[in-house]
Amino acid sequence: MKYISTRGQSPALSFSEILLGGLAPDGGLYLPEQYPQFSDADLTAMRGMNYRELAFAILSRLVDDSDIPHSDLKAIIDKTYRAEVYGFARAGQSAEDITPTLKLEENLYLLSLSNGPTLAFKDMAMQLLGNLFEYVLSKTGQTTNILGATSGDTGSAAEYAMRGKKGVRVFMLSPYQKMSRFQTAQMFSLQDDNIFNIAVKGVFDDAQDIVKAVSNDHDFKAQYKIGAVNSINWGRIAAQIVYYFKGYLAVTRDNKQKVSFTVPSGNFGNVCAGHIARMMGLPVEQLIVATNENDVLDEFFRTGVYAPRGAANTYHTSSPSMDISKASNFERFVFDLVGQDSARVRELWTAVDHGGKFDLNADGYFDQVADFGFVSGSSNHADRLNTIRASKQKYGVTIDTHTADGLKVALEKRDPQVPMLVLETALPAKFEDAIVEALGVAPERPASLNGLEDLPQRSTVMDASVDAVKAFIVANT
Ligand SMILES: Cc1ncc(COP(=O)(O)O)c(C=O)c1O
Ligand SMILES: N[C@@H](CCOP(=O)(O)O)C(=O)O
Repeated sequence: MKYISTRGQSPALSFSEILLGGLAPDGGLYLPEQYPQFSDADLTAMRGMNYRELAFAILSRLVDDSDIPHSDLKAIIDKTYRAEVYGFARAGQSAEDITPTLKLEENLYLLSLSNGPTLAFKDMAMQLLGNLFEYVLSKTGQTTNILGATSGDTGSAAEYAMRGKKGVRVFMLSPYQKMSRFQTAQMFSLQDDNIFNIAVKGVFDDAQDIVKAVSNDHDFKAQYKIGAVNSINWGRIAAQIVYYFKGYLAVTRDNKQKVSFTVPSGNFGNVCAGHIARMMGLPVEQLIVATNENDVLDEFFRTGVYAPRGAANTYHTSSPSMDISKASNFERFVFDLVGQDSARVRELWTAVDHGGKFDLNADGYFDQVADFGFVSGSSNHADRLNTIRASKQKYGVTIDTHTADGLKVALEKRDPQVPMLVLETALPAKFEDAIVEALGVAPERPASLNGLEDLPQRSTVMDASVDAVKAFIVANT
């Protein structure tokens, strides 16, 4: 399997050749040349599989044996997806399931993706990436300096996956004072020598822009061996495809049944993995994109206009990990929507990269969005508190603020005849203040994380400047 850029001006490369990097040299995002297809017989064979077997069945179709020997790939998957790693399952759920489903009512489920070490869905891909990076680096004797941007969850997941790993340094940019207390403590309390936290005076998109600018400086990228862990990295998306299959198989009995997914969305990485699972043959009815007040994506799916916003119009909300107004992975979906016409993608993103917008109505592409199953909705602070209360009262389940955005939109948009899986993208312990506001009591947290916020913290505060970040990397390598 080779990977091509959405912008069509980079050479096709193998999985391991793109594994450490982020953007393609032409500024685009990598996608497989063709999506592998999973037939009815394949789905039937998957029905008895555990998470590790399922992950191997899918990822071995995305990684050639000649690139990473499948025996090695299998060993890396087996080492990653263990109950001990994803052990924060709710009472009554089995950690062995890795991503257990929780039935709320008839045809309505939570797909629990946040039972890993940092209590968010990012651990699903990041733990695998940590092990894959270590494997590839030790084979080639290389080192890497990972540069990432986080609104709260990617950062901690990456740092927990990479801390202490030989040959890896992590430079993680986060928006200064905009993460929850728990998220901040999770990252800034790490004292490992290979972890550098940089708090950027700005919003998440400023941090993400810096990561992309550094990635587009090819000389700097090569000299300082800059790697990526954000969802611009194909490895992240590949690993996230697996749990859509797992969720589907958990709530259906035969392959004629379809299911829908609701995905709390910001950078469009998670729902993009769902889109690709559907393109690979997973029987998906709706893919519902749920946003918070930062509703650029909802606006697109309602109107056909994609208009990323600047920092002044990006709100700080109580689902802060979704405070994103420029959705990196949206380019991957638009590439498919425009019939994989990379020249068209280049035109569209020339506008976006210069602070502009685009409208897909005129050339008829917006009419085709529904064929891909996409639907959207948004939620605000009052909605999310009400949904957290309703979930507790009706189902006895405390959900986090991002999952609440998802559940709110799922209830509005779903077809009650079709099983709906709402992706649980974080555990409530990460957003204690909002949960206390909604329920009057603090959410449960794993005993091992008691007192997290009291640990000593370290980070470097910096202006949102590409040069300042580059200088920091140079000084610390
Ligand atoms: C808890 C949580 N929910 C939802 C999202 C949105 O996911 P995505 O950026 O893949 O759309 C994020 C951040 O990415 C997150 O951390
Ligand atoms: N919500 C994310 C933002 C980065 O998203 P990514 O999926 O592109 O890494 C976060 O929590 O950091």
